[in-house]
Amino acid sequence: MIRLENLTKTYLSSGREVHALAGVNMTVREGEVFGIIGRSGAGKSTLIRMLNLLEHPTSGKVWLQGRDITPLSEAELRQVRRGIGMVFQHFNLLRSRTVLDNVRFPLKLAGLPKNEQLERAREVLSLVGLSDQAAKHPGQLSGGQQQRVGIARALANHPHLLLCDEATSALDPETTQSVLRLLRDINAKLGLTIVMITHGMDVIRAACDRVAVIDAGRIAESGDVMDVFLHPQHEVTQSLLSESGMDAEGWRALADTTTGRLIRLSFRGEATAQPMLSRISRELGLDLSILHGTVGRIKETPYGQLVVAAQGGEQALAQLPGHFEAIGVRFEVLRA
Ligand SMILES: Nc1ncnc2c1ncn2[C@@H]1O[C@H](COP(=O)(O)OP(=O)(O)OP(=O)(O)O)[C@@H](O)[C@H]1O
Repeated sequence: MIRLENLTKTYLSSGREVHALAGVNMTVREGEVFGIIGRSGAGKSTLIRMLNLLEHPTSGKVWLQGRDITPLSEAELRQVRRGIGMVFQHFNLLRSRTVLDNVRFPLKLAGLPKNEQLERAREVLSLVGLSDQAAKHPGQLSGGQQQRVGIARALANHPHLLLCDEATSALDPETTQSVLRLLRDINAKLGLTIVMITHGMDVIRAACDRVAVIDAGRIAESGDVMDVFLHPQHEVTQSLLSESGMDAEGWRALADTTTGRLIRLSFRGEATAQPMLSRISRELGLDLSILHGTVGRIKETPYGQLVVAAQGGEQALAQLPGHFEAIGVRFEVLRA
C-alpha cells in the first residue's frame, strides 16, 4: 500500500540544517491501522505530510499502491490526494457552514453534482452517527462530535487511505476512546487503510494493528503492536510505555530484594484467563510469586505480562519453560 524508501527531509532553520527525517524505511499494508508514535520533534508531522506529498522529501521515494509518487506533477498529485482523506487534531471545520455543508465541501471541490454531494454527505454522516446533527453549525457540537464531522468529511470522497494527524489529542480520554472505536469500525467496515500519528501509547493500543516508533527522524523499531508492547527493544519505546503505565521494566526495582529464578511470562488471547500460575506451581511443587504485572487489551485481544520469582528444586525449575510453552505462554529467564 505505502512504502517509504530511504526518505530524508532536511530543513534549513536560521542557517542551521535540521534533519527532520534521516532515512526512513517503512511499509504500511493494505487494510491495516498503522500507528506512528514519537516524542515531540521526532518527525511525526513531517512524516505524515510525506505520505500525500504535501511536503516533498529531500531525498528518497514514496510508493503508493505500487507507484512511485515522488516525481509526479502538482496536477497529478492533486488526483492522488483525492484518494486520501485527512483528519486533523483541531478538526479544521468551516465554522460558518453547517455540518452537512462541511462534509460536502470536498465533493463540491471535486465537481460532483449537487444532488450527489448531498446524498453522499448524508451517507457518511450516518456512518459516523451524526445524521441528526446535519443542520447544526460546528460550534453547537461537542469536540467529539466535531471530530466525527471531520472524519465524515475525510471519507466523503471514498478514499482508500485515511491519514489521522493527532486526531484525538484535543479530546478527553472517554471521547478519545469513542473516536478510536469509530475509526476501527470504519477500518473494518470499509477496509480502508488508516495511518495515524500520535504521542499516546494508549491510542496505539486501542486502535492500531502495527506501529512504528520514530525517534530523531529515524524509525527506532516497528512491528505488530502486541510484539512491540510486550517486547520493546528500543529505549524510547520502553520509556513511552513506562510513562503510559505499561511498563515492562518496572520489575527491576524489586529484583534485588528477591531470591530465586526470575522469569517473564507473556501471553495473549485465551491464555490470559487461565489460572496458570497456581496450577503449574501445584503441579511442579514450586513457589511462584509475582513481582510485576500488566494485563490489558490491545485492540480486541487481551494480553498480559508477568514477572515472577520461582523457587524450588532444580528439576522442577527445568520443567517450567515446557509447562508454560505448552499453554502458549512465552517464557523468558531474566535472572537464572
Ligand atoms: N518548516 C520547518 N522548518 C524548519 N524546521 C522544521 C520545520 N518543520 C519541522 N521542523 C523541525 O523538524 C523536526 C521534526 O518536526 P516534526 O514537526 O515533524 O515533529 P513532530 O514529531 O511532529 O513533533 P510534534 O509532536 O511536536 O508536532 C523538529 O526539530 C522541527 O523543529
